[in-house]
Amino acid sequence: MNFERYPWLKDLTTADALREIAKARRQYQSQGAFLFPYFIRPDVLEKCCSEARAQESEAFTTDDHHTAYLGPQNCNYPENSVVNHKMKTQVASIAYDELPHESSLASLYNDETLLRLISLIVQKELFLSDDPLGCCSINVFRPGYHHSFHFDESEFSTTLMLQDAADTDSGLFQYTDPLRQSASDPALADVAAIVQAYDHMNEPPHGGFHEHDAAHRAPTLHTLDFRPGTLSLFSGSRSLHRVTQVRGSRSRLVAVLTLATQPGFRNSVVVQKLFWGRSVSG
Ligand SMILES: O=C(O)CCC(=O)C(=O)O
Ligand SMILES: [Fe+2]
Repeated sequence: MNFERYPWLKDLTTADALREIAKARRQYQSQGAFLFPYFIRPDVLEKCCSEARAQESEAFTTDDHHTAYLGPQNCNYPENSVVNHKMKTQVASIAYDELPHESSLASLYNDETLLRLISLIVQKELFLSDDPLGCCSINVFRPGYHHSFHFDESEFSTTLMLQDAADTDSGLFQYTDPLRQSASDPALADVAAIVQAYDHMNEPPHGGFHEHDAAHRAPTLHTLDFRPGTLSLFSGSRSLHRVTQVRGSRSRLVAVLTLATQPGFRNSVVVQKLFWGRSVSG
């Protein structure tokens, strides 16, 4: 961690630390995201990047179609509903067990301060994931890859940008303000308006979305100022988001640090196979 930039991280009980944490919490609540630029020192960032680059060609690729809700087709909604609209995603992922033995990224993930910091911001007791593949993995967006609009299943995610796309107008992480408070609220009009307005990678249903209402303005789409070394805390279950198609000569590499609200969390066999092409019980 970068104690030069964030000296208060050395002791999270000081008044300084509590003030910074309260500020982060307010922003995370209202905007769905909070960023720590230069969260790790440049030398550690370089080590994490070299580890990722050494493994990126091995990373298993998911090449799939999913809805914004990542669920199966739902026959309670018409075929042209945004609930049933499938969009293409291509992303590869380096599993935790593919990181080197003394991995700098794994050390960051296992650092108690990180766990306590995020717990304090989201105001929940959190635990490291026990998943042997997904606890701390690296998303690899090779040139041409993109991740279409979706809500995450997990309440929030903690990610660290390691290497951005060579074309810095590509591989962008884009998101809306929080659109819903719980997974039972589909925010249909907003989701249909966003997909209609911004998704040019997938064909909309013939005749438009069932929920399309010309009078309903699409919520604003923000672009996260997500640079190498920046740690992001993001409320992926509330904010609709995507990663735009990567262009240029190098892959976009983003570490995903999974923090769970229950001890002993593991991904399902289905999710392990989807993202890493195999299942490991640990
Ligand atoms: O690579 C990223 O920045 C995050 C991608 C994403 O939305 C996800 O993995 O669910
Ligand atoms: Fe996501």
